[in-house]
Amino acid sequence: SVLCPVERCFSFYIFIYFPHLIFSQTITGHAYPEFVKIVEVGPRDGLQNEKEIVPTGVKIQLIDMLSGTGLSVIEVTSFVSSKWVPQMADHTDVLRGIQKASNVQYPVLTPNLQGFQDAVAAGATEVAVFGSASETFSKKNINCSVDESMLRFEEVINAAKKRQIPVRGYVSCALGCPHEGHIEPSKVAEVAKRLYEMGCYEISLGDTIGIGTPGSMLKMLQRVMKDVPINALAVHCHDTYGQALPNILTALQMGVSVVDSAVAGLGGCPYAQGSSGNVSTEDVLYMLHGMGIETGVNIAKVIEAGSFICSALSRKTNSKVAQARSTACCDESL
Ligand SMILES: CC(C)(COP(=O)([O-])OP(=O)([O-])OC[C@H]1O[C@@H](n2cnc3c(N)ncnc32)[C@H](O)[C@@H]1OP(=O)([O-])[O-])[C@@H](O)C(=O)NCCC(=O)NCCSC(=O)C[C@@](C)(O)CC(=O)[O-]
Repeated sequence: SVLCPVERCFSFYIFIYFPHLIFSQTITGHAYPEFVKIVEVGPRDGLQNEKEIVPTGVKIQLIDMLSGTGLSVIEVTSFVSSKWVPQMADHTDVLRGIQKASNVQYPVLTPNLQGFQDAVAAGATEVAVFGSASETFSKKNINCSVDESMLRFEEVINAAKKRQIPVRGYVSCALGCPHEGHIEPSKVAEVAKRLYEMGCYEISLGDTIGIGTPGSMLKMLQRVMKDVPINALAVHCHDTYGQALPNILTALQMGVSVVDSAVAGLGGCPYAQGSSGNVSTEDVLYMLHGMGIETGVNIAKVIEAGSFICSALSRKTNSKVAQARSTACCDESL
């Protein structure tokens, strides 16, 4: 674009005296998506690691409260082995017990055909398969190698196609593995591409242990984007190192417009020792809305749902926004 003399003079002044501002202008000059879809994973990822079994009624009430917030996707449970994850043993009762809103999708995790068949019998209309970019994590999480997992997922995806059930795909350890440490972005890209080509409509890249930084997120996404279209990618950040929001911001700058998060920052993976909860939905919403990005979600209602589950678990929320809002000094209109 052509600059007028005043703008030219101003740019020259900025360039000479404040070169860092030129840089930050470049960073903030990224085109952010106008709308971001939030995938709420609290009832599944958030609760799967709870030591005490959460009563089914509490899970149902949480999901029903979340259904009234404007969220369009709520991952509700997992059809996995109850020997492996006892907390998800009530999957059928949860899926059958919730009040399904017509404008909300309620995906469930299905690691294999058995899980898929059980999920369909319980009324699932969307499922997710979950793979890993780390061989060791794959074995510890789903008891098979990455290649074996792809064969299982192919069976699930083919069965889902016959019933026109959409399948989401996860790639765990996208920014690091609790057992193998650094994971090459090319390995993440390979697994993401295989899932996408098999028919997953969206691939969620999981920072399972919350170890990533904006630098590693950038490198990983740059590589994955060569193999999977950006509009089919989501990010799933845990907040162990307090990097989740900057990592999400980086992903938004790269064009990602789907973000997974958990109400009250609940969670942690049972097969990733020491990893903390997901980034909290409240904090993600606060950041997005503050940037003028639409989500369609009412933050106050999400805070209410967070406060409900935290009191049911006798726990303090992990959401900084919910913590701030609970003090009298914070203006709710902000
Ligand atoms: C995948 C399996 C089932 C393989 O477990 P396996 O033991 O290898 O399975 P198997 O095929 O050898 O069968 C052994 C027994 O399990 C049963 N079985 C077999 N499949 C099922 C099923 N679907 N549901 C219920 N039961 C099942 C099967 O019927 C049999 O029962 P038995 O004859 O001994 O009585 C097991 O490893 C498992 O359940 N793993 C759970 C993993 C899990 O839920 N992890 C947490 C979610 S992933 C995550 O949190 C990461 C994510 C997604 O959030 C993203 C991120 O942050 O990175």
